[in-house]
Parts: sequence; structure tokens; C-alpha cells
Amino acid sequence: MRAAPGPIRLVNLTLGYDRRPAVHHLEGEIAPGATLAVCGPNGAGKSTLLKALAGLLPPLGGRIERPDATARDIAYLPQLLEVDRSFPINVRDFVAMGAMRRIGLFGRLDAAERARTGEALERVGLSGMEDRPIDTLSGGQMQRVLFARLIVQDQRVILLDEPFGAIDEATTQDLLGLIAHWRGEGRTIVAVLHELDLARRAFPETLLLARERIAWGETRGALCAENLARARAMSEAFDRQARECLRDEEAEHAH
Ligand SMILES: Nc1ncnc2c1ncn2[C@@H]1O[C@H](COP(=O)(O)OP(=O)(O)OP(=O)(O)O)[C@@H](O)[C@H]1O
Repeated sequence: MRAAPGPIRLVNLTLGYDRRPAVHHLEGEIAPGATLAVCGPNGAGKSTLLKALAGLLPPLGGRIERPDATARDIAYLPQLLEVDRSFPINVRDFVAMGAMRRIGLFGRLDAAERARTGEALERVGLSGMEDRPIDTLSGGQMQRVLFARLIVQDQRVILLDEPFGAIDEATTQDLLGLIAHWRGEGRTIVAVLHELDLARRAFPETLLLARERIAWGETRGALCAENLARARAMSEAFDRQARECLRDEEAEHAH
């Protein structure tokens, strides 16, 4: 693992698609070693923020400052649904792709890298499944495979989009154990979570997002009833406004 990066700073950050903002004027700082949950209603902009942190979505306004790390120093776990599992590859080769940054796109895995892949699979409880094509795995098994690839990637900053979305309790517990281990190693972890109880249990810090920052701080305080009600109201107001904008546009087209 490389030296600890400095904080990641969000400066007046506005994100969106086709010039339509989805997240507005976000300010904040993710300290090195933080374990941050990002929570909020559906459509609040959580995945959008994670994509921007991963360097996959350029800001519409403001900036993300990460002086000591480029997007390539960040490991990103997309939502399970976004992973193309039709690609014909077995578990071993898929997990070994985590080493690409060290060995290059067409580099050969040396004995150390092969051992690293084997250890990662053991850590997530999938030893013995190395030869299984990934399209034959259950959702929970695939999520374990994705975590094994993150272990092999060995980055200081790890971004997780709904890592516990569609998986059973045993897998959730195992993956929470892995996150606690990473936390102990001083890695920075940012996870989009739908389950507020999981945030309260395992994430000391939370950003509550509803298109803009509702709260950012110690998890219990950030997720208090008052903030959650404000987040819901903000998000409903935004959706109403968006629908009205859309109607205006439709009316303009009609003329
Ligand atoms: N590729 C895209 N193109 C256009 N609009 C998008 C795209 N992805 C997301 N959006 C819009 O951006 C807004 C924020 O979406 P985002 O997926 O970031 O929210 P979220 O908080 O992660 O939601 P959920 O909890 O439902 O996954 C939504 O209005 C969504 O429709």
C-alpha cells in the first residue's frame, strides 16, 4: 500500500448529467483514514458523488482537490447491477484484474501476484471457486469476488456503491469485517449506504445528501430524525421542481 494521501476536498462541487445538476454546491473534506457513509433518499445524488470521486464524472462546477492521489490511486466498487457479468472470465482472472495497475494491461502475473489473488479469495471465503465463470455466481458470491478484487488493488482510498444492496446477512457480516480491517489499516473508505442502521453500526462519519449537503459529521447526529425529515422534504421539493421544468420544456417544444 502506498503512502497515505492527504484529505480529499470538495469545493463548491456541482455534479450532473447533460448540464442538468444532480448535486449542488457541495463543500466538505474527507480526511485520510475516514470511514464515511453517504446516505440520502433515492435520487439524492449519492452514486453521482461517488462516480465523481472515482474520477468518472467531471464536475459541472467547483472541483475535487486530492493533491496526493490521482483517480488511479482510488479503488471503486460500482453497484452490483452495473457490473457486466456476461463477460466470459473465471473468478481467478477477474480478481487478478485488480493487479492491472501494477503489472499493466497485458502484463503476466508473477508468483507474488498469483499468491495475492489466492489470499484475497481466501479472505472473502471463496477458496475453491477459482475456476467458476463469474456468470454462474450468486449475487452475494459476486459481491465477495468484487471485494477480493479490491483487496488485490490495495488502494488507500476505497469507494463502495451500495456494497450491501442485494446480499444475505452472512455476506454482509463478512464484508463489514473486511471494511473494519481496512479501517484499522488507515485506508479511507467512502460507502453509499441505503441501510441507515448499517451506517450507525459501522461508519463513524456520515454525509447525508439530498441533492445538497443536509448534514456531514458524526453518524448518529447526522442521521437524527430532524435531518432525515429535511432530506426527504428537500428531495421531494427537487423532484417536484424537476417535473415542472420538464413540463415547461415540453410546452416549449409543443409550440
Ligand atoms: N447517467 C445518467 N444520466 C442522466 N441522469 C442521471 C444519470 N445517472 C443519474 N442521473 C440522475 O441524477 C440524479 C441522481 O442520481 P444518483 O443515481 O446519483 O442518485 P442516488 O442517490 O445514488 O439514488 P439511488 O439511491 O436511487 O441509487 C437522479 O435524478 C438521476 O436520475
